Amino acid sequence: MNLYRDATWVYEDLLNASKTTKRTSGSLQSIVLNSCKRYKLKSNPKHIFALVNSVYSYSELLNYMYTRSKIDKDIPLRKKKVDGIDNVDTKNKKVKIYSEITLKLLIHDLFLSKSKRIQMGKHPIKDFVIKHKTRLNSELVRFKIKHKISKNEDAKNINNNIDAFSDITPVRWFRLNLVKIDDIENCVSELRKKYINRVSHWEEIKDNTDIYYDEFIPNLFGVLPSSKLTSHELYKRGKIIIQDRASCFPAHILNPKHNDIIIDSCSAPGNKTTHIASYIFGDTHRPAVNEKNSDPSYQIFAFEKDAERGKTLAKMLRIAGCEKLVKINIGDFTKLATPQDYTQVTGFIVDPTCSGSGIFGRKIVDKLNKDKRDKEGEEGEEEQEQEQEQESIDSKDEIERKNRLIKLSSFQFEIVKYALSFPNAKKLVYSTCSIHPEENERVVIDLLLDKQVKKQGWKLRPRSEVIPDWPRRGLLQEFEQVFPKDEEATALAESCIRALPKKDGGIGFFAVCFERN
Ligand SMILES: C[S@@+](CC[C@H](N)C(=O)[O-])C[C@H]1O[C@@H](n2cnc3c(N)ncnc32)[C@H](O)[C@@H]1O
Repeated sequence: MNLYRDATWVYEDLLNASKTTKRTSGSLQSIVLNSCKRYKLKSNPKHIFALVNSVYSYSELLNYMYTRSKIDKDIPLRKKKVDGIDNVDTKNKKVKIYSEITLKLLIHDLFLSKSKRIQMGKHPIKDFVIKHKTRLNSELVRFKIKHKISKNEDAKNINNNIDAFSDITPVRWFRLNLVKIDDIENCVSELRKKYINRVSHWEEIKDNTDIYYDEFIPNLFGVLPSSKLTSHELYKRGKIIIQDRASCFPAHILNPKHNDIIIDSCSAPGNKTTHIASYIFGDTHRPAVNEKNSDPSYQIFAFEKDAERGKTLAKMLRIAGCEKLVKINIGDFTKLATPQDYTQVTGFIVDPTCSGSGIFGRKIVDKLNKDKRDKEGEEGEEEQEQEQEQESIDSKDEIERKNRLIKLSSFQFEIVKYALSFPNAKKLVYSTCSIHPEENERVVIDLLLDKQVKKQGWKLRPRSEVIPDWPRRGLLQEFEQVFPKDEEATALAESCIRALPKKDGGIGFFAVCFERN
């Protein structure tokens, strides 16, 4: 029963999110995780996610079965409690003992799950659903006739067209955490016990025993997302870290050495921070002073504005064995870190908040937001009809999207410009998981044209130094519009790196490196 009870809370959260006018952010997975944390749920979040996702994608069919079978009329009633006490005063204050959502979860499992079983022992709610099995089944058959479909799975794509499982990464990428590993060979042979079959391209990963050694990032591997990597001992001991390939580009491009001092300005949850640590402290370079924890002279300073996300950062650092190697600062980087206090800093990773348009698991959330906008659009349309001013919802969407991008890109410009003002910084990698040029090439162009940035001597590090073999580079047309010389525009576009979601094996991404002598 626990799984169904917990999934009910999470599903309610999802529906509530669709009712507010506020924009919902994050992926379905993050909404599920947040709900699990908020309600301190005991069930495995992965199981909850799978159930909620599937129920959501069958919602049209489940609504039909639930309503048409009229089973809600048979749900037993109980007196409503007032302040936790049974309300015995009036006959009318009665409530149904089972919630509609919980019943739909059970109906889903009985008819639409692989096992066709309700996952619980003896329980009155299970008996209730089974008692109505014939009636529910008739409605299932009717629905299929109505929609001219033969298989239950075909009902998934009716109306909402969303299946978050088709919205996941094609490859599970993970890297060796050199902070915790001294013997790389040994670690790889451990992995090979599970992943026995080495393939030569990530697109050839088809089986749970296949493994791909990445050709662009050292010590990065790809396996099938369903291969249960998280139950591997190396993962449990923080020796391997799951991180999308493109998200590994920034630390690799920065390539900090043993004596570098780095600021990660926007660091939670800490993937890039621990990757930086892998470069600085891997290779058995472990500063003795940090191990003793006495007045450590840090080489990595991580800033994070959001206190909650700061807790996740601290946890990730602990798991990766980096807690004594990284100084965490909670607060706004542009306020907390002054250039005169960090004169020793040689390099930066700036990976600020972005639209996230390159990441997966957002289809349901995007659909929720679209539904909200459509609803607002419909309400607004009535008024507009009266005024005879018909503005299309599409252009409204577009305006909202543009306004959001304008805000994000001006924040991104400001935070990078601020980091570029640190007196001894020589390299800075700017990255986003966005596919929009507004947050990528255009931010870079504005920085290159900025008087102060120019005066400080910043240029783009050329392609030959920035993962040269990676084929997908920046959008040339963006640079051509501003830099009339063909060669210059081409060189600038080539300095940038882009990754397309899914097509390039993971999330959509952008990275570029500023440098000066
Ligand atoms: C894209 S995420 C960073 C992901 C991280 N680099 C990683 O690889 O795990 C952006 C983070 O920047 C934080 N942030 C936004 N503005 C900030 C600021 N002014 N100072 C510090 N952190 C900021 C956000 O709260 C968010 O956690």
